Amino acid sequence: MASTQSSSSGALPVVDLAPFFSTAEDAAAARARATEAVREACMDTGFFRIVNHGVPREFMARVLELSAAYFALPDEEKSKVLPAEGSSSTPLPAGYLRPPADSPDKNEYLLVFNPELVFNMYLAEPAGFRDVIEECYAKLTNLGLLIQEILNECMGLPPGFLADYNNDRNFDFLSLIRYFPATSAEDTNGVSPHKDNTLITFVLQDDVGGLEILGSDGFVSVEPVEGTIIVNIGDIVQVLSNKKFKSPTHRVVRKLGTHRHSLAFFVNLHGDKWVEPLPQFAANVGEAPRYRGFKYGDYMQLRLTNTTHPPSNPEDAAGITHYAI
Ligand SMILES: O=C(O)CCC(=O)C(=O)O
Ligand SMILES: [Fe+2]
Repeated sequence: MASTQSSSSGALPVVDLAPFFSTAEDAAAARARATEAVREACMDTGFFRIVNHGVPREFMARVLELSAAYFALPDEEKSKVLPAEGSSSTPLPAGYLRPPADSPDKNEYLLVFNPELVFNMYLAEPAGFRDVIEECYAKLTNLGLLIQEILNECMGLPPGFLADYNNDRNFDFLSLIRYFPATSAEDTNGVSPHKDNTLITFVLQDDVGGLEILGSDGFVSVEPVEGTIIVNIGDIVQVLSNKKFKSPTHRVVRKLGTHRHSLAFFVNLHGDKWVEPLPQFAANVGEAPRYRGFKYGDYMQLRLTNTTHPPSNPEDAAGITHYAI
C-alpha cells in the first residue's frame, strides 16, 4: 500500500495563461513556454496550478462564499433538491447528495450540469446562487476548451484533434463540495485516494487545505493559493497518451474543527465515445498499447459502483487499471 504520510511541501508547477489572452508580439513565445510547462507537468505528476486564467479572483471567492452559505442551510432544506431516481439524461443525477452512510467519504455535494442543456436543481437560497454558479459553469467550460487546446499541442496531435473528438458538452459537470470537520486524528478521510475518470479536472478551494497528491514518497498536500485554479488531467488523457501523461492519484484529508469547501469541474467525453491509446503514442512509435479500448460511458458506470457500493477495502475500488493490458 502507498504510504499515507503527508508533507506540506507541495509546490505545484505554476502555468501563466496570460499569453493565451494576449495579442502582443512576444505572446507566441510565451505561449510555447507555457505549453511546454504543461507538457512537463502532465508527464511528471499530472497536476499543475494556473494563474491569469481569466476567472477573476473576486468571482472565485464569491462562488466559494455562496457555496458555504448553501451548505450551511438546514439538512431538510438541502434535501429538497435530492435528485429524482432515474430522471436524468446526464451520467449522474443533478442535485444534492451525500455519500451513503457506510462510505468512507465524509462530505456532501451539489452536482450541476450544463445549464444550457439540463434543468438543474436549485433552492431559492442563498440569493444569487443560481446565476453565479451558472456563470461559473460557463467560465470553466471555456477554460476547459483552452486547456484542451494546450493539451492537444503538448500531445503533438493534429490541430483541433481533441476539440473534434470531445465535441459534446453533455457529460461535463460541476460539483460543489463541503467536507465535514474531522472528529479525531483517525477520522480524517474526505475523499478516498482515486484518479479522476475525466479528460481535465479543475479544483477551486477555500483556505482550509486538505487536497493531497500521491508522489513517489507518499501524499503531498496542495496548499491553497487564493485566485489560482488547480488542474489535473484524468484517466482519458492517460489512456489516449498510452500512459505518457499521468492521471494522478489524489485524496482529500479533512481538518479538525473546520469544514472545507471546494469546487471541482470535470471536463468529460460524451458517454458514447470510444477511448483507446492514440496511434501517435502506440503503433506509430512502435509501442504496444497499454490499455484495451472501451466506451467512455461504460467506464463511468464502472466508476459509479464505487459510490453506490463502496468496496470494504478502498484499494479494491474500480479504476482505469480495469482496462490495462
Ligand atoms: O475537493 C477537492 O479538492 C477534490 C475533490 C476530488 O478529488 C474529486 O471530487 O474528484
Ligand atoms: Fe478527484
